[in-house]
Amino acid sequence: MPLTFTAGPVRVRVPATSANLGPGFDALGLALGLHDDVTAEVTSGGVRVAVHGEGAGELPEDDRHLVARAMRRTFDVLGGQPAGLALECVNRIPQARGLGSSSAAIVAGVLLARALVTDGVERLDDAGALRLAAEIEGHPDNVAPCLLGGFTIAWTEPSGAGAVSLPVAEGVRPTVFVPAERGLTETARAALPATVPHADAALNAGRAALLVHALTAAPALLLPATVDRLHQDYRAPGMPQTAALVAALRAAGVAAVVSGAGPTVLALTEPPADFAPGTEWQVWRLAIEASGATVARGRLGHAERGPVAAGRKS
Ligand SMILES: Nc1ncnc2c1ncn2[C@@H]1O[C@H](COP(=O)(O)OP(=O)(O)OP(=O)(O)O)[C@@H](O)[C@H]1O
Ligand SMILES: N[C@@H](CCO)C(=O)O
Repeated sequence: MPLTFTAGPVRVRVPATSANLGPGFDALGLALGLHDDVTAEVTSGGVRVAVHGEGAGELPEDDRHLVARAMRRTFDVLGGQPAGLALECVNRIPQARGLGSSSAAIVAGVLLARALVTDGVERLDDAGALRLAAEIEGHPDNVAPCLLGGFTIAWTEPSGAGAVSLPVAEGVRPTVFVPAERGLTETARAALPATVPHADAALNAGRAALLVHALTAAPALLLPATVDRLHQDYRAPGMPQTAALVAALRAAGVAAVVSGAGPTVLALTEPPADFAPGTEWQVWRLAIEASGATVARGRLGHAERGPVAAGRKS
């Protein structure tokens, strides 16, 4: 069946995410109350992208833009390309900081393309959208919470990625410490060794299992549950200030980890009121985004464009 495209714009709201959460490398993730909004419309030719907020003036404004590339890939899977596309991005998620900005852009692209095709959901169901987004990103741990919301466990089979979302216990209180400098996931992955000691793998398996219990039912166990030996120490020389802040928070009893591939730090429990991280960090208390990405028809309203709509608490 040839594709037909819906008339008028569609929009998607995608959350920031924090992957790994300490021991859950490439598997565990959490959706956070800080969002990008992207609107897309089919046009008669070309690709135009308007970027507001994070990445404005830096990101490409044509078919090299990550959302546009994810859309083109998704249209191929759906069975055909529209003549042209116009995109408008209202970005609030800091980019290349370990808060899942690339996954948010990819998930936005997959969901927008699907929403622009009249019978898109019949051609690509939610499980297929997760598999496609994870394939484009290369690993599923940010894509899963971005799509599903909450705390997610993701895995990869030969047939592609799968994920489940679990409700988070009261008492889990995310705070992110965002530095000015950036760090690309690609660079942080290159710092990892090809093999790790068996004892370290065993430790991580136990702590990752404990973390599932701690996040869903027993926040008092978050400090021991967030110990990691698979990635954070190997990456520390490339982000010494991040490693120092994680160590200082943990010494103060706070369940702190490197967020994703860094350099942002995520605390899952509240730092003491007198904890002073230093002026180089932007400190935001964020809600947990329970619902994941949402799609709607029409353009973004004026009131939904501001930073307040992002859900940032402080
Ligand atoms: N909203 C966006 N629109 C277009 N491109 C983006 C967007 N967000 C990120 N990117 C692209 O992805 C790159 C960052 O991806 P990267 O995976 O390194 O970091 P991250 O996703 O922010 O962090 P992490 O994967 O550790 O959580 C940016 O440099 C940019 O090229
Ligand atoms: N699991 C990934 C998350 C960042 O994309 C990593 O740490 O490399």
